[in-house]
Amino acid sequence: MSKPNILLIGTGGVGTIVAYGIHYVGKSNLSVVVRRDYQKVSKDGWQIDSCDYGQIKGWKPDNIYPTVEAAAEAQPVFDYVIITTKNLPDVTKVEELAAPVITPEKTTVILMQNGFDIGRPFIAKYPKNVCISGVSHIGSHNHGGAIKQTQKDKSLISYFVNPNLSTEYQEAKTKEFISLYSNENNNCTYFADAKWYRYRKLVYNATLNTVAALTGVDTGRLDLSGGLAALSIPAMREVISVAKADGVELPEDVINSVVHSDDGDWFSPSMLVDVRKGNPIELEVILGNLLVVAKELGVVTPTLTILYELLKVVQYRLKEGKGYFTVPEKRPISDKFYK
Ligand SMILES: NC(=O)C1=CN([C@@H]2O[C@H](COP(=O)(O)OP(=O)(O)OC[C@H]3O[C@@H](n4cnc5c(N)ncnc54)[C@H](OP(=O)(O)O)[C@@H]3O)[C@@H](O)[C@H]2O)C=CC1
Ligand SMILES: CC(C)(CO)C(=O)C(=O)O
Repeated sequence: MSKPNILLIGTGGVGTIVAYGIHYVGKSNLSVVVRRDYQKVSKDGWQIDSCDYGQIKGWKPDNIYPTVEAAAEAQPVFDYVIITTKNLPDVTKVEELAAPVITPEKTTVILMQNGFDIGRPFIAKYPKNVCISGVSHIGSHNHGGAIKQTQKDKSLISYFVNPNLSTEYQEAKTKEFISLYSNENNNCTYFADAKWYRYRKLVYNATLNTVAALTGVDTGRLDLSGGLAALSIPAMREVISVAKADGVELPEDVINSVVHSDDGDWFSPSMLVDVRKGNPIELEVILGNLLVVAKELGVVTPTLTILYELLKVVQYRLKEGKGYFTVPEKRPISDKFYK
């Protein structure tokens, strides 16, 4: 039987380690799309310093493409497309980005990204394709083409329920993907309920990432300063309430286990890292989508709402800094009446 064709888009901290794990298993033809580092890695490969795989020098997958369009031109069909970019629908919609390499009714898409309800736009655009959810607990960052992985690659793989496809088919595709990626150095397991697990992850991401990004401190300093108790824990209770109204019961000790997950570490969550780098943050998928569901279900979320509105202003600053838009040199006069 021929090997399946896999394309991975976005070789950052997470994507490069996922790609290397798939290469290590060796059961597929692996291609990747690399943006900024294309010239460098197509010549020299990747330098990887990994707590799972050790020191790897000059690693290359089967094919490296500079764009999604170039991958589509080179290969007619991909069996799997893994997306490991940041999920930033207010900058680039990932379902549009991947469109050239998705064959309807054929390609299975894997969203190995943070965020909530991120399968919804994919299933709307590709109603007959399986969409897999990958929730990663890795700690891995890209420093100018050199990858440093400090926390082990642990991922929970499920499927976003697509009502147009049978449960058996979606489950089989998800397990097939796991068999192409899971190996003795990583910890990649099947988890039946994507929605449950994504709510569970939000208890951390919507409350610690957000407050750390706003205040500029890591989760240890957030605790010592009192910000954890005053802001993040009330926000966690709101996430749990939305989940409950949505039919998802999180464990009683979820707040305690989330808070203690960084014990002993001055840990900077990904949203804080992005703010420090001047990159846009995954605000819409981590908080915006949750607030849409909270509103639909009539759950009040005062802390999360304030965090969201403040972070929208931060996002504005970050996007302007990246040149996504410019403001007029002279501030326009508004005739709006405020009271
Ligand atoms: N890093 C971590 O430890 C963890 C991350 N996550 C989640 O995993 C996901 C990936 O995060 P992470 O690896 O840190 O992100 P990074 O910012 O390190 O990497 C994202 C990569 O995607 C590339 N990319 C973005 N847009 C495109 C495009 N249009 N075409 C090709 N490549 C593109 C970027 O390229 P370029 O270099 O050109 O910008 C970059 O290499 C996120 O959802 C994050 O929240 C979850 C748990 C932990
Ligand atoms: C919870 C954590 C730290 C998992 O790796 C994460 O998702 C993040 O930093 O955004």
